[in-house]
Formats: sequence, C-alpha cells, structure tokens
Amino acid sequence: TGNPWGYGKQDGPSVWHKNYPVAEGDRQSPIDIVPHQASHDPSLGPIVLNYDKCTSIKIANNGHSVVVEFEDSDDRSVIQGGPLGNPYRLKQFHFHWGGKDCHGSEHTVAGNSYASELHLVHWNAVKYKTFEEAATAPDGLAVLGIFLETGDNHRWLHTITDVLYTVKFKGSVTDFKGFNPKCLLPSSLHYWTYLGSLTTPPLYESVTWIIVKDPIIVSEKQLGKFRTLVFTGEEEDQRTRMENNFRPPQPLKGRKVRSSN
Ligand SMILES: Clc1ccc(Cc2nnn[n-]2)cc1
Ligand SMILES: [Zn+2]
Repeated sequence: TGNPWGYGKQDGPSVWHKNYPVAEGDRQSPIDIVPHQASHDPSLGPIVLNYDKCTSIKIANNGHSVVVEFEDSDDRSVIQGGPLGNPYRLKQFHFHWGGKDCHGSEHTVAGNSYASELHLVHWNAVKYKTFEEAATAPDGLAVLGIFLETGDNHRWLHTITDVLYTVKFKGSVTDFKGFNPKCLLPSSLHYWTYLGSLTTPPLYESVTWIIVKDPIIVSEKQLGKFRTLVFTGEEEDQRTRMENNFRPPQPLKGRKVRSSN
C-alpha cells in the first residue's frame, strides 16, 4: 500500500511524469502569473458565489492535504459568472502550504510565492453526470484559488485550525457541518483566469482556474497548525510532517492569462 505519488524527493513533482505523462502537457498548473502580461478582458464579468445553502459534511486528511467535503447532489452551492459558461457545483476545498512562510502557494505572482493557497474545487454538473466524469473533461472543473499571507489572526480560520488535531493522520475523517467557506474570501474578488489542470496526479487538464488577486491574512500561529498534520497514517512508524505540499509553476506553453478589472 505504498504511496503512488507524494511531495518527497523520490515521489515528488519532478518524477510525477513517469506515471502521469500528462505532467508534461500543454495546459498544466500551477503557473507563474505575470500581472502586466495578463490581458484585461472587459467582457469578463464578476465571479458570483451562491454558497448560502452550502452543506459541509466532513473534514479529512487524504495524505496530501486537509480537505473539507460538501454535499454536491444538487445545485445548493455553486460558482458562476466570470469565465464560466454555466454554474459549477462546490465539491470540496483544501489547502497547499510550505514549511516556512516564504513559500507554500502553488501559483506565484511575478515570481513571488505566498505562504499558502486555498483551492475551492467545483464541477460542471450541467454537462456531466458525476465529478469523476467532469474531472476528465476540458471544461469539467473550476477551481477558485485564494492566496494566504501571514499577518494578523484570521477571525474565521480558527473554525478549521481548531479541529486539525482530529485529522492529524492520513485517512482520518471528522464530521464538519455548518461551515460556509465564504468567510475565507477577501473582500474584493478581482481575479486572473486561465485554462489549466489539477495540480496533483492525475493532473487532468480539466480546470478553468480563477485566481483571486487579493490574499487573505492569517496568523503564523494559525498557519503553523496546518504543519502539525502528517502525510503518514497512524499505523505507520514514520511521522512525516505535512508541509510543502505544493507543485511548482509549470510552463505557460503559449496560454493567455486574462484579468478581470
Ligand atoms: Cl478532487 C481533487 C483532485 C486533485 C486536487 C489537487 C488540486 N488540483 N488543483 N488544485 N489542487 C484537488 C481535488
Ligand atoms: Zn489544490
């Protein structure tokens, strides 16, 4: 029951292409976003989040990140507008972070990393019957990316960091109801958007990326709690701290990044 992939020397991003050749594809993520090279597109409307009826179910450690899963059997929580042709259903959110605050995000901005990056994963339930089917389609997924920067305490992130001790080990799951991720968004939803992929294996090229320009601010203490998680299972003798679970930027290969206003 070895790990098919991870973030270490032997199983990390530099060797993923061996088992997942699409790693060297033409629309891989993340990328370095160069703001002045992004083309401002006035036809890009605002991002609209209808999360008021969202239903979080559980929080889990999947051996790669900490994930909050949502009820996605109907259109109770969707993202729409912006570059999206129809509403996409919220399925889960998770984070990527570093061992130190100077790195940890997946996307970078003019070569600069943030301490962490929150990903809200949505799928196109208008065109596809299941998440799994959507995940393999070029217009199947929409991921909203939010940067995290260290500074003052975030007034709502404690709702997540206070329960992280219950999902320390790979495979642990805890009930996590009543959480609305809208509380984790910055006030302005100005964004960059481009066509890319999942940033972990299977690296499917099915993601319309929507990266919010403004970071949210969280405290070093709050971020430190993510680093108390481990990649390994409780039964394993190895305790490997969960940190640096990010893929570095990938070649743009001629893609255009568009900017909302
Ligand atoms: Cl369902 C799923 C699969 C892969 C990832 C990893 C990822 N891809 N893009 N951002 N994170 C997240 C959710
Ligand atoms: Zn992610």
